[in-house]
Amino acid sequence: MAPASPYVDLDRAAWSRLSASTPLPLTDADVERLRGLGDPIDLAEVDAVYRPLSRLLNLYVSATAGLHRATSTFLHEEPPRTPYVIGVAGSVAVGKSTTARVLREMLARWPDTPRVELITTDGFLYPNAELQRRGMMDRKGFPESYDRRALIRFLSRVKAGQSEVRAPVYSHVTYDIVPGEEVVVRRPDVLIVEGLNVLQPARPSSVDESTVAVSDFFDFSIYVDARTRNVRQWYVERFLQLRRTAFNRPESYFRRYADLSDAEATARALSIWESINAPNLEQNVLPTRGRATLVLTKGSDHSVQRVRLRKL
Ligand SMILES: Nc1ncnc2c1ncn2[C@@H]1O[C@H](COP(=O)(O)OP(=O)(O)OP(=O)(O)O)[C@@H](O)[C@H]1O
Ligand SMILES: CC(C)(CO)[C@@H](O)C(=O)NCCC(=O)O
Repeated sequence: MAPASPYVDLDRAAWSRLSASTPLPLTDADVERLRGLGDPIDLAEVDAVYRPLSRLLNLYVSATAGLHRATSTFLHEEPPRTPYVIGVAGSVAVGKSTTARVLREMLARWPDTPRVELITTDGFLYPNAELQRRGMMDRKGFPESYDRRALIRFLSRVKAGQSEVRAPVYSHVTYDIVPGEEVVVRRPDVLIVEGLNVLQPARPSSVDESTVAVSDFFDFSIYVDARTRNVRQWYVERFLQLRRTAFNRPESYFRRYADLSDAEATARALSIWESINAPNLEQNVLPTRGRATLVLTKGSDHSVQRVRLRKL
């Protein structure tokens, strides 16, 4: 007999049927506000894909709280007030930030988790000056371009239930850490951590404290997946759109690309994709997919076509 698979693999229709009695708390206007540039997500997609996911996560949050209560009863201690932490991983331009924002909004509508915070690991990228010093300006997004120690410290404080934990902030417009700016996480019910490399295992031979991995702090993790050629196309299309908007801002790092023709901009985007984001996807991001609790697989139109849940 074949060994039982640890995964259940569902197509869109089967997945979507699992949420029959769960209310859909968002409106068209909410979805429009949460949608990332180039992501066509609409209320029907939220209904079919995110409503079941929100229900599943709500069940998991309750079950985890029950487990914590059991441990506390056994130890004769007060149950800890620790956030439920969800990681969202996947390629640059796959739509992780939209997924994370929609989930944040949906989870916050459940009575037991009104306070949901979202952070992205972009804030833990080394500032450009430091990346330049290390000769890593063309490695942005690779595991070594992040201050992993600071990210682990941040997550361990959040998990320890500290009342205020601070993280640095990254700007996609200046393409750098924003000096002096920070986000403050104040003991939420749920923390969503979005980033390319959040499912990376710990480095085996590291001499610092990080034999701990970021994902050790996750109660649940989601990998947003799509064919590489589709993601490349989304990256290029977004680049072309940004050329007309964000790149025109005087403080934009990409200001010099604002006046490129379509053909020049496409060539530039493809070259950044092929030299940085594609190798990072192949070498570092894709290999972590199997570690996720849930994989959302998108088709060429961005809609989720398959869902794989780890059940064992
Ligand atoms: N060069 C840029 N200038 C201004 N805004 C940008 C730039 N690159 C990305 N953005 C904006 O920042 C948001 C997040 O970008 P980021 O690169 O973190 O997303 P991503 O990693 O591509 O993942 P995803 O598309 O999966 O959220 C995007 O939705 C986009 O609108
Ligand atoms: C900041 C990251 C690494 C991740 O969000 C990404 O958006 C990025 O800037 N990658 C480097 C190459 C590029 O500019 O697309």
